[in-house]
Amino acid sequence: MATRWGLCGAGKISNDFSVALKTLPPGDHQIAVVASRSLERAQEFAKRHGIPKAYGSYEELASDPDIDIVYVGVLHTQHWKVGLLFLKAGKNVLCEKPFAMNSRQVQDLVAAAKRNDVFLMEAIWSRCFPVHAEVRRLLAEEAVGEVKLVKAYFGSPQLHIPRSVAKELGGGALLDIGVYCLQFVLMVFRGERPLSIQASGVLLDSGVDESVVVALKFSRNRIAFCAFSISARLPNDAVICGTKGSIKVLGPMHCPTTLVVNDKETEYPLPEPSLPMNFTNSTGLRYEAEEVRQCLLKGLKESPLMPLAESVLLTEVMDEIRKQVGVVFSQDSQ
Ligand SMILES: NC(=O)C1=CN([C@@H]2O[C@H](COP(=O)(O)OP(=O)(O)OC[C@H]3O[C@@H](n4cnc5c(N)ncnc54)[C@H](OP(=O)(O)O)[C@@H]3O)[C@@H](O)[C@H]2O)C=CC1
Ligand SMILES: O=C1OC[C@@H](O)[C@@H](O)[C@@H]1O
Repeated sequence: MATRWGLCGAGKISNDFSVALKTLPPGDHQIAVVASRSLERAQEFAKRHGIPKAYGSYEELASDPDIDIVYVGVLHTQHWKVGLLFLKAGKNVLCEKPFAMNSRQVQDLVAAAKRNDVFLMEAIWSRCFPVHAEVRRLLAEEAVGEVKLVKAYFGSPQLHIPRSVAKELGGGALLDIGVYCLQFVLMVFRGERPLSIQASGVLLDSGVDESVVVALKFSRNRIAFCAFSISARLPNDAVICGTKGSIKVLGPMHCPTTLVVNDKETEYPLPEPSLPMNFTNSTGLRYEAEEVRQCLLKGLKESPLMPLAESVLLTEVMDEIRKQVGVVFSQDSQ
């Protein structure tokens, strides 16, 4: 029986998610419906992607009894509101990153999922990639000795994109792309809360972060360094440095296809898309979709690859970074 998806939002990432699902067996995944604030946009999206149903409201999607899970592909600023709508309606939810605007909103989502006994996952798609699975395997067997330092960079010039620079649209480097660097560090250090966080950043006139650097300390003298920017182009790679060698995830580290272990390079190619896509390596969204399917088939309420407790920690780390660099959203006082 195929997992039946409902898409919330008919925008860019929903397009890519739909195309990525077409690279999976149709007997495993079907997109049953797309919902948009605009019925016309939903209908155009449905026609383009061969989706049988289109709704002009999220509420109709929340009431649809024939879907197994909702994919939330709207702006960060909407994740909390629409996430609660679907969770309270008893729907399983895969919500795009960042989960929400701050840790209080994330905790509300997690509480609603538990209260309604439904599956919830933050769509940190990176963790479902074969490269990240191999990194976790190598770390488990201490392939590079004791890990002492982790570095993760992500620079993506996107000052031309409204949602990247406007505070009311949840703009800034941290929530959009810094989240990938920080999740990687937490993955390497197995979800351990950092002992200290030191951040420094520069802000746009809109009050959101343009570029940020962060140093994090962990137990046993382990440290991590992250740099992310929505103006500068960075190598976008991540390096794990141990006492016996190194593991390098080549850029784009958030959707990687190349891993270098002690100078030995291995490729993990992605399938080609059947329609144009908006973002890099987006057919890799298939991996998180399959992870969700497997979780649902097992009756799990969260994914072991991105546990809800780790999504809360990730957002708490981002809250602290925002506090240090001086970015405040309206959602922080609601
Ligand atoms: N995993 C990944 O690789 C990626 C993840 N993302 C994440 O996906 C989310 C959406 O990003 P993206 O697809 O680029 O965004 P879009 O600009 O394409 O907008 C997505 C949807 O959000 C809703 N929306 C857009 N603008 C507004 C607004 N001003 N007020 C209210 N709703 C609005 C619309 O939904 P509707 O159709 O209902 O009107 C729109 O279709 C973000 O949270 C981003 O972090 C984005 C890119 C890549
Ligand atoms: O998650 C994402 O991938 C990298 C960038 O395109 C960013 O804007 C997007 O949200």
